[in-house]
Amino acid sequence: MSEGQAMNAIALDLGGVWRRFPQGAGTLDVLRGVNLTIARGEIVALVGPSGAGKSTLLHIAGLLEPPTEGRVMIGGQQANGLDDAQRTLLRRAHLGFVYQYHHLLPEFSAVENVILPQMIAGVSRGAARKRAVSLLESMGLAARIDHRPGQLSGGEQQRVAICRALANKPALLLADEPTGNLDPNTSETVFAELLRLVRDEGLSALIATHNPELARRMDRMVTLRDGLVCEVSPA
Ligand SMILES: Nc1ncnc2c1ncn2[C@@H]1O[C@H](COP(=O)(O)OP(=O)(O)OP(=O)(O)O)[C@@H](O)[C@H]1O
Repeated sequence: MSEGQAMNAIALDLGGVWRRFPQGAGTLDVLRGVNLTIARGEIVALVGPSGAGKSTLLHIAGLLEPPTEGRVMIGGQQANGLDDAQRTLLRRAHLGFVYQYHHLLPEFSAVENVILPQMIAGVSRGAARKRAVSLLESMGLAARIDHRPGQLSGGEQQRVAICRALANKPALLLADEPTGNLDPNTSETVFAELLRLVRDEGLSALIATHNPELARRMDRMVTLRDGLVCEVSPA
């Protein structure tokens, strides 16, 4: 295996990541030297008490904000020091996001919401539609592809958001409480479908959750406490 291929076997590499916010007259160190590596194909749960820094870590891994200090590598590529345009390209090429709230475009249908990011990435409309329909069908939404988000249930909306996040086959899916907005039964079902799809597609994921049952279904559980990864246990 060449060095390039070996590096690409790593979806995410965070080294000595600090995140410091101003607080009153002083500062708040939310992350204090986090080290975390996620291999391609690995699904990792990010857990920890409220305020531990899970969302902050996901923002840094997602190149949405820079660390105060430390290394961020995505798919073997260095993210530190890139300008906005380069960061956007790296994000589009390698990352997918699912949030607690779906953030779908309300005036577009389900299938159009999944087609759009592919067309932005340069995929032809025909190929993008084919993949979008296939993803939506695999999430049980065959009869809903032409519905707008407002005509879908909360669970269906979140399924569409998951299909959209995976449309460009990101090396790494970042998800912040992806089913936290749903009732417990729907959350359970949608979460199982999310994991199945990520595994079927051979992708990696870092998923923040407060639900220990859901966390245990992943390959590895990373606990954040006091700004550090304090536990990496087999799930
Ligand atoms: N932009 C900011 N400015 C100042 N403080 C911030 C900022 N963003 C986050 N924080 C602080 O960082 C800490 C960690 O927040 P974060 O949202 O990352 O925690 P979390 O583990 O995701 O919490 P939860 O489980 O409740 O979502 C909190 O104390 C929060 O107030």
